[in-house]
Amino acid sequence: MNQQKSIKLIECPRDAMQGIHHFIDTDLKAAYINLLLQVGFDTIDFGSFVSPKAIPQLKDTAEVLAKLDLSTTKSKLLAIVANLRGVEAAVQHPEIHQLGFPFSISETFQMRNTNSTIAASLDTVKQMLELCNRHDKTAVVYLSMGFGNPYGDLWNEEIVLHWTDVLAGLGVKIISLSDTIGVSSPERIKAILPGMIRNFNQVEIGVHLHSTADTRIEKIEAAYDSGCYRFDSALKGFGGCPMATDELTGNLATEDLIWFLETKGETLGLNMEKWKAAVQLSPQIFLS
Ligand SMILES: CC(C)(COP(=O)([O-])OP(=O)([O-])OC[C@H]1O[C@@H](n2cnc3c(N)ncnc32)[C@H](O)[C@@H]1OP(=O)([O-])[O-])[C@@H](O)C(=O)NCCC(=O)NCCSC(=O)C[C@@](C)(O)CC(=O)[O-]
Repeated sequence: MNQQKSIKLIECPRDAMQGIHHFIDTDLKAAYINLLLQVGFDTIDFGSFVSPKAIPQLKDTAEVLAKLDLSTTKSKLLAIVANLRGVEAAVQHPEIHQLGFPFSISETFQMRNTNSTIAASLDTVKQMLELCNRHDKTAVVYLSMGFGNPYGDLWNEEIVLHWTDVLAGLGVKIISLSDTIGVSSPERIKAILPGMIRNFNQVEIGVHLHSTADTRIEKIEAAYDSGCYRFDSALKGFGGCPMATDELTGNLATEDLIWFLETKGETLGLNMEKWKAAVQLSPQIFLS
């Protein structure tokens, strides 16, 4: 165990489900998330308030929310938003603790994902921060395409640090460095993350890594060794962003993360019976 702070696991059924073509029944979504809420994750990234034309799968996020049993969970709820309208919708729900905004450092991806420029998105982040403050919510900003992009937009470490600095300056308290399409490597993670964590110690810096299965563990290890304690993942590594490329690259698999962190002596305090129940239910959602 080498972390000074306790590990935060963010389970992402939203990311896992958003690219699935067949519509998952609202009750089934809620049943799955209700099991995840009993496992003991720090946060459940459960849905999004975005255009149903862009992400049809999650058009029922408000209905799913109404079916969640929050009476005994210790997990916080996080919802993704991509424009001011989404922010205004999400802040109306007292059950939601955190709003997450995908802020891409690739201009092309920001346009594809949110139909707005990086400059306009920065204004949205400012408005989100204001509304979050007013409604007692926390804003999470994802640095999407944080390890490079497939469109030929300029990427380098200075760009990552520049935007981290800008967002920290605005008062963003949680930034998740995101590998939207799985182009990071342990070397690149180790080159960027320690400096970010060291230089922005007033910000909680997490990772939201997409990856093929063969390189997940080495990326988890690189992030952990860099001092990261906030990890996004999804059961069995399901998921990916359909706005980025035609082919989805899955999330880090939560079971890999649990295995790795336990070998490092981290105490996760998870209810593995509830986790197994979620694993058992998952084929009905992801494989039917
Ligand atoms: C942002 C927009 C809406 C802009 O899209 P736009 O086309 O500019 O929006 P618009 O204002 O012109 O509206 C278009 C239509 O969407 C509706 N609309 C508009 N806004 C909303 C809203 N909030 N809620 C519900 N409906 C909405 C609006 O009513 C209209 O419907 P119509 O009149 O044509 O029937 C669009 O681009 C969008 O929804 N994008 C989806 C973004 C998204 O969810 N991406 C996936 C999640 S982010 C992610 O996966 C990355 C992450 C977080 O995991 C980290 C990483 O890996 O990088």
